[in-house]
This record gives sequence, C-alpha cells and structure tokens, in this order.
Amino acid sequence: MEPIIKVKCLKHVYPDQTEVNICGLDFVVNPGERIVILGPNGAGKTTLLAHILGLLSPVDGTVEVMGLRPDKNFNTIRRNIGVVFQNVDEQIIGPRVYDDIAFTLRNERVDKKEIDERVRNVAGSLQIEDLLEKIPHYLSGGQKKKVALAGAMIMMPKILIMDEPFDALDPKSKTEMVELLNHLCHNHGVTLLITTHDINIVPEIADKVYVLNDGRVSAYGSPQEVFRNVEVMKAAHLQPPILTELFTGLKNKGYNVDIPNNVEEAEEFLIRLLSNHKNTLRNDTCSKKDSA
Ligand SMILES: Nc1ncnc2c1ncn2[C@@H]1O[C@H](COP(=O)(O)OP(=O)(O)OP(=O)(O)O)[C@@H](O)[C@H]1O
Repeated sequence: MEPIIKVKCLKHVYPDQTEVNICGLDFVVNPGERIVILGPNGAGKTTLLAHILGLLSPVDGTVEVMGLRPDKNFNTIRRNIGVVFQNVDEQIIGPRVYDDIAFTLRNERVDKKEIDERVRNVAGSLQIEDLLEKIPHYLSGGQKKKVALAGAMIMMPKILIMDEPFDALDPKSKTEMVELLNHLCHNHGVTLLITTHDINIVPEIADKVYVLNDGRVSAYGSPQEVFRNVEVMKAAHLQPPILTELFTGLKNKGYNVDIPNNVEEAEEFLIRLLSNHKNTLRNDTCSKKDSA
C-alpha cells in the first residue's frame, strides 16, 4: 500500500529564526490509519501538521501528501484534507453555524439544495442540528469544536487533521468525539492525524503513535509498544495511561493479563483474573478438606 503521507527529516525556520527540526524516524502514514502524535510542548507537532497542510514550506527535508508537495499543490491538498485547529475560534468565520459549515461548499459553487442536504446531514451525524441557527461566537468550547469538525467533514476529506481535539471537552463530549472519529475512520475510511496531551485516550483512538521530542521523531509503534518504551516516554516527559501502568505492574508480578485499551477491557480482564483466583481458592479448600 502506498503511504498517503511521508515526511523525511523536516527542518523549518520561522521568521523570528526559531528553528524546528523533525528528524530521526520517517513519519509515514498509510490510508485509513489512525495516527496520534505525542510530544512535550514545543516539540513541533503543530509545525509538522502545518507542513502536511501546505501552510508552511520546509527549509530542508521532504513532505509528501498523496504523492504531492503540499506547499506547491495547496488547493488539491486542501480539497482532500479536513482540519480542526487547536484554536477553533480562528477557523469559525460564518455569521451563523449553518453558514460556517456551508462555507467551502458555497465557495465551490455547489447547488443550494445539495448544500442544505449536506449541512443538515453532517450536523445530524455530530448531533448539532439545534446549533445551526446560532451565532458561533456565543457557543461553548466543545460546541465550537463540533462546528469546526462539521466544517472540516463537509467536503468528505480523505484525511482529517485534528490538533488537540479533546481540549475543552467534558467527559461525555470526549467519549462522543472518540466514537465519532473512530466511526469516520472505520466506516468512511478517513485517515486520522491527531495530536493530543490526553494520554489516557490514546489507546482508544490510535492504531499507531509517533513521539516527537528534542528535534527527533523518537518512537513509532502501536500505543502499547510505545508506552512500554520507558526511556522514550521519560525523555519526552510522557506518562503512560494509568491502565497501562496498572496492568504492566500486574504482568511484571506474573499475572497473565493483556494491557487493556479502555476501562471495559480492563474490567473484563479483572473479572477473569478474580474468577480464576476464586476457583483456585475453592480448589485449595476442597483438597484441604479431602486430605483432612
Ligand atoms: N509562528 C511562529 N513563530 C515563531 N516560532 C514559532 C511559531 N510557531 C511555533 N513556533 C515555535 O516552534 C516550536 C514548535 O512549536 P509547535 O507549536 O509546533 O509545538 P507543539 O509540539 O505543537 O507544542 P504544543 O504541545 O505546546 O502545542 C516552539 O518552539 C514554538 O515556540
């Protein structure tokens, strides 16, 4: 399978001469993958995303999206990538939520009836139909995220980039956002590229994780592979999810458990462990009685 995104040893210099290097391992994404980029503040995650979007040009290194250089093919690339920026206020520009979601379709001169159908469809799937007539400025942080996501999804992009999508979301909205992103990937084949500091969510939303730190892509692998790499995690000031820590501890003490991806899996493993333990206790009691 041809990768949809390839980044090799990227160097960026901002106008004030701040230099950002993203070297080390190549950053490669296959179509339909869910990728999470982790790293401490200032590691260059947003800078990397801006290069993939063609908003910045590298001083050195290569960036390829669908076989094209994004900064030289801006319109083609942006037709295929939906994006939700960290600060959604900067991207919501319509006077009403409806206008904001319809913005790109109107620009593309799509027929009015089709626009209406698509806006209502995407609003329905994000459960924000009741917000369509509202003024975006007065929405809550979480509602704004959903509106920005609707605007990104309206063009049915191949790739969806989300910079800190779980910021400002309450636990229920966070769970809904995870389900929604997984739905987009699994049912519509959308490739997901996500940055987050919310480490506990990563196993639920990522097939693969990249760690950026100190000018390098320092690790790549499944969430559990990366979380097990204590050196890399420490160096990048990352702490594994609490469930990973707990179950790694149990494993190291000789218990036969897998590392769970979420609370439901953890519950199943613990129930199995406890019922095995109960059976062992029962057998022990019986054999003691027999021998007495
Ligand atoms: N427009 C800019 N001008 C100058 N320097 C910048 C600019 N944008 C980012 N930087 C610098 O580039 C470096 C990488 O920033 P970037 O925003 O890519 O990091 P990040 O990993 O996304 O951080 P965070 O987790 O805090 O969002 C930082 O040192 C930052 O100060």
